[in-house]
Amino acid sequence: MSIGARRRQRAVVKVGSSSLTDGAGVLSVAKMERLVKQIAELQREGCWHIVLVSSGAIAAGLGKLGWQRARISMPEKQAAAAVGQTALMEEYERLFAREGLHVGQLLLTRADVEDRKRFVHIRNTVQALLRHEIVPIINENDTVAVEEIRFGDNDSLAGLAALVSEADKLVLLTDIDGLYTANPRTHPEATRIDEVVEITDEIERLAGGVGSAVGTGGMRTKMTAAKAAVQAGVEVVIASAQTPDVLRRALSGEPVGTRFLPAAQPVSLRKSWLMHAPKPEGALTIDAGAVHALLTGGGSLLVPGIVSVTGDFQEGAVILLQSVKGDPVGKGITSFSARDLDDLLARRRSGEDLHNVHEVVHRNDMVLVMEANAR
Ligand SMILES: Nc1ncnc2c1ncn2[C@@H]1O[C@H](COP(=O)(O)OP(=O)(O)O)[C@@H](O)[C@H]1O
Ligand SMILES: N[C@@H](CCC(=O)OP(=O)(O)O)C(=O)O
Repeated sequence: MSIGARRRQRAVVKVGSSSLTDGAGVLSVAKMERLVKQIAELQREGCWHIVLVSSGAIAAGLGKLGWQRARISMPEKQAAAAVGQTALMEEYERLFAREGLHVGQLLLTRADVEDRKRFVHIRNTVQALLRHEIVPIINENDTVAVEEIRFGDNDSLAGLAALVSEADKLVLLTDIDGLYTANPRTHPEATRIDEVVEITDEIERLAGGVGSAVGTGGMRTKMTAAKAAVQAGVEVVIASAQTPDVLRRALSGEPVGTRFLPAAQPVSLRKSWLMHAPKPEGALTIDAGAVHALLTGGGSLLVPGIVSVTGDFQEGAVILLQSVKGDPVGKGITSFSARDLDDLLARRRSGEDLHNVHEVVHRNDMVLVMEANAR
């Protein structure tokens, strides 16, 4: 993503629990220190600003309290995160201070990123932190994130953090040096894929689940993150946190892991947000003529193209656009509530000409599946 000559390049670096803990699942200060030194060095050299997405709160809490992950409930995990997050940040603060850098903590839930206003506020805060050479450290706000609003894994959060931060690159550091043809833990013959030009269904099928007791999501959630980022024009690298000088090498294009090329025709930040952040509050089923007009004509969605309305949403809500067969066509922000749309559809059925009614979803407030997949 480039906005003229506005700034230093920006990278979001995500480090997973598996890369911050030792064999017993306890927070490893030595691993944190290695990461902090790399970030500080890059930041000092003046080419990169780094936004860190760090897991590790639950692991740190479990270690401190002597609790075992397998034996505790979700509220206890959240309690462990409450204890561990302060320990994690205290350690980061100490390590970055030694490098002469301040850190700032952002604890986010899915709901924060789904809400357009909050998304913009978070973006402004990240920009202000970076302007002042402060390293933003993002984690999920585990203590308030109940299942419905949970990311759960930090990969999906990192994908959205790349959008929030207007990043040029996203580096996902984990306990393995990239995406393999199968999970090497169960398929030792698997080989690493060095470059992915397009995240096809076939590529997604290669990605399996977690590799350790502390990780969440495995490669699958890394694919979700990578998809959101590359569509917005952000290059993604999956690499091992153990590889020496991994950050510099990943950012300078060395083959240290799997590189996912950014889309040649990226969608705008706003459209990427629309595609990946908010869950739709309802759906509009649109007829074949409207599908064709949206896909080929680049127009807005008008009342005559709507067949039916699903859900109870307000004006300004994010809704799914689907064909009569139920295939997703795109997502958009509606100018009418579900109730108003039902009224309009009733008026149309009674023969009223509604071609002059305001667009239901304006072209600028819409992202089509086809657009998001374009290379
Ligand atoms: N196709 C694959 N290629 C590489 N690793 C895979 C693949 N499928 C599943 N994995 C697993 O994903 C794990 C990394 O994800 P995860 O355990 O969630 O770590 P993190 O805490 O860093 O997010 C690896 O240890 C590996 O076992
Ligand atoms: N927010 C959680 C991270 C969840 C998690 O395990 O994510 P990850 O290690 O990236 O698979 C924590 O700080 O413990």
